[in-house]
Order: sequence, then structure tokens, then C-alpha cells
Amino acid sequence: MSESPVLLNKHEVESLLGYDDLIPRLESVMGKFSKRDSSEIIQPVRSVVPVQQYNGFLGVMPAYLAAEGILCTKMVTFYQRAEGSSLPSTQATVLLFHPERGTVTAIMDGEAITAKRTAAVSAISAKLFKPALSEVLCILGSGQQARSHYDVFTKLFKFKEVRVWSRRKEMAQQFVNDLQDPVTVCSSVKEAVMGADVIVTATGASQPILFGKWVKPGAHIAAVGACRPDWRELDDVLMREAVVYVDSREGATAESGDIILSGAEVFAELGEVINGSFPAQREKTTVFKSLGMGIQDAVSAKLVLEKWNSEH
Ligand SMILES: NC(=O)c1ccc[n+]([C@@H]2O[C@H](COP(=O)([O-])OP(=O)(O)OC[C@H]3O[C@@H](n4cnc5c(N)ncnc54)[C@H](O)[C@@H]3O)[C@@H](O)[C@H]2O)c1
Ligand SMILES: O=C(O)[C@@H]1CCCCN1
Repeated sequence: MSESPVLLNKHEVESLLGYDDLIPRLESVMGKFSKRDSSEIIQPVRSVVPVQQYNGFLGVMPAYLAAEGILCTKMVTFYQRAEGSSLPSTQATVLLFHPERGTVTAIMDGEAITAKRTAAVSAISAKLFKPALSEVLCILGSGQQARSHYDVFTKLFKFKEVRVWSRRKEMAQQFVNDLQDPVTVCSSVKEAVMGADVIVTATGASQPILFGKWVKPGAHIAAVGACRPDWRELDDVLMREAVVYVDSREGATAESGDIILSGAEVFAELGEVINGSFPAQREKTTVFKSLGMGIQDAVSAKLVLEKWNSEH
């Protein structure tokens, strides 16, 4: 008789998933992915079903990591919400399967996984690409991704100043009120990014909000929003002047409006830099365009289940 799957809610996943264990696993799996060894990793570009009348999408993100014995799928809905909407824009559930039996071994919240693994991968990009002397961090957006990015970037790096901007200033103020350490609320994107060494864009924008003319030469931009071919966060100047890195070439060329519409060239995948196949051009202005990958969810969910099993 097959055992029932382990069911884990958002609070349980949140408490079981820590960056100290997660970051090395993500570095390893991103490097393996970029080797394109299909006997190791199978991850198709996600399937996305538009829910047009509600400005939403359903994404299905399968991944199989043979060596680690991880068979996983994340189902995620993401919506462009009207300003002031109380509904979350991103919701997700992750299923783990027994690779041999095909049975479901765990069903867990995907929102905490998505928030943490996305920020962790951005932090890996910052480790590789941010200027040697990085004193100012700027975060554009004040939602789930903005908070997870704040948490992991201030955990890993020492910044003299952290700034935040949100399209609704009261939301930026609320974001800051929830934090222990001082963060400057900025009234415009220009004010927030001028002189910043590291910029995180984590908004639901579909038109550019970050313009290359404002960006300090040599800065690093971790851009996690705009995950549709017709959505933008970054303008053409920035996309064409920066050295552009991506999580996956296939995902970026299928889904990134910032890359597709600007005609920017992709220099390398993050995993190719981790493998040493391509250099980290830290001295130049760099953009890491993140779309999100099923393998990131897979290693995150496996880590959560391992931790849960060790405690039960
Ligand atoms: N790269 C990845 O792996 C990944 C993972 C999850 C989410 N995302 C994307 O990141 C973005 C943020 O996700 P989230 O979960 O933090 O969402 P969220 O709804 O929690 O936060 C979105 C933030 O963007 C702001 N915003 C919304 N529309 C805007 C607009 N038109 N202009 C400027 N700001 C706007 C909101 O006010 C809010 O501060 C979304 O585009 C989402 O699809 C990417
Ligand atoms: O990889 C993810 O989880 C997200 C879902 C929302 C759209 C962007 N990618």
C-alpha cells in the first residue's frame, strides 16, 4: 500500500527552507543544467496557459534530476493585479514524485519556495557580478520577491545603504516598517537607482521602469520581473549596453520581453559562469535576467522534504 503524500503548508515550508543549505544546492544544479547532460537533468521550458479575461497565466514547471532522484512539478498562477488589489499575484504548489514508483511523495506550498529560490539565485548572480565595492542596494518593488530579495541580500552582503521604491509609496513605507534595519523609501525610480551598485527589479511592470541612463556604470541588475515576451522592466539602452546573463537561454528567449523586444544578446547562463565556461564580467554593467526554472523548485522542495523527514 503506497504511503500518503506528505502535505506541507506555507508556514511549514518557510520554516524548513533555509538559505544556508539552499544556495549551494542551487549553485550546483544551475551548473549541472548548463552542461546540458540530458542523462542528468530534464527540464523543458515551462508550459504557460493564458487566462486572458483575468490577466492571468497558469504555468506548469516539470523537472527531473536523475542523479538526485528528484521528480518534481510546480504549478504556478501569476496575474497582473490592479493597483490596490489584495489578491497575491503569484501562487504556487509543488508536487514531488517517487521516480521509480511514480507516486506522489509530497505536496507542498510553492509560494515560499518561489520567493526564496528566486532570491537565492539572484544572490548567486550578485556574488558573481556585483562591483567589488558595493555599498548601495536598491530594490524596485515591495511585494513577495522584494522581501525575499531584501532578506537574502542583506544576509549575504554588507551594504551601507538600502533603498526601496514602489509604485505606491505607502506600500514601500509598509515594506520598510516590517523591517528591523533602516531602509530609505524613495519617491521615484530615478532617485532610488542613481548611484546604486546593486539593483533588484521585482515588479509586475509590463513597460520599462528602469532606464539605462540612470544606472551607474559597472552596477549589477538582478531583474526577476517581466516574465512574458511582451512584458518589460528594463529599457533598450540598459539591455543593449549591459552584459546580459540569464538563468536559461531557452527560457529567456521564449519568455523575456526585456531580451526579445530589445534584441539584446545573451552573453551566458549563470550556470556557465559557475562552471567556468564563461567569465563574470564584474567590471562592466551586468544584468541577470531571471525567468525561473523548475529545477530550482525541485532542489528546494527536496531540501524541504529531507528536513521534514529528519524531524519526523
Ligand atoms: N524570475 C522568477 O523566478 C520569478 C519568480 C516569481 C515571480 N516573478 C515575477 O516577479 C514579479 C514580482 O513578483 P511578486 O511575487 O513579488 O509580486 P507581488 O505582487 O508580491 O509584488 C509586485 C510588486 O510590483 C509592483 N507593481 C505591480 N505592477 C506594477 C507596475 N505596472 N509598475 C510598477 N510596479 C508594479 C507592486 O506594487 C508590488 O510592489 C512578477 O512579475 C512575477 O511574475 C519572477
Ligand atoms: O518561476 C517562477 O516560479 C515564476 C512564476 C511567475 C512567472 C515568472 N516565473
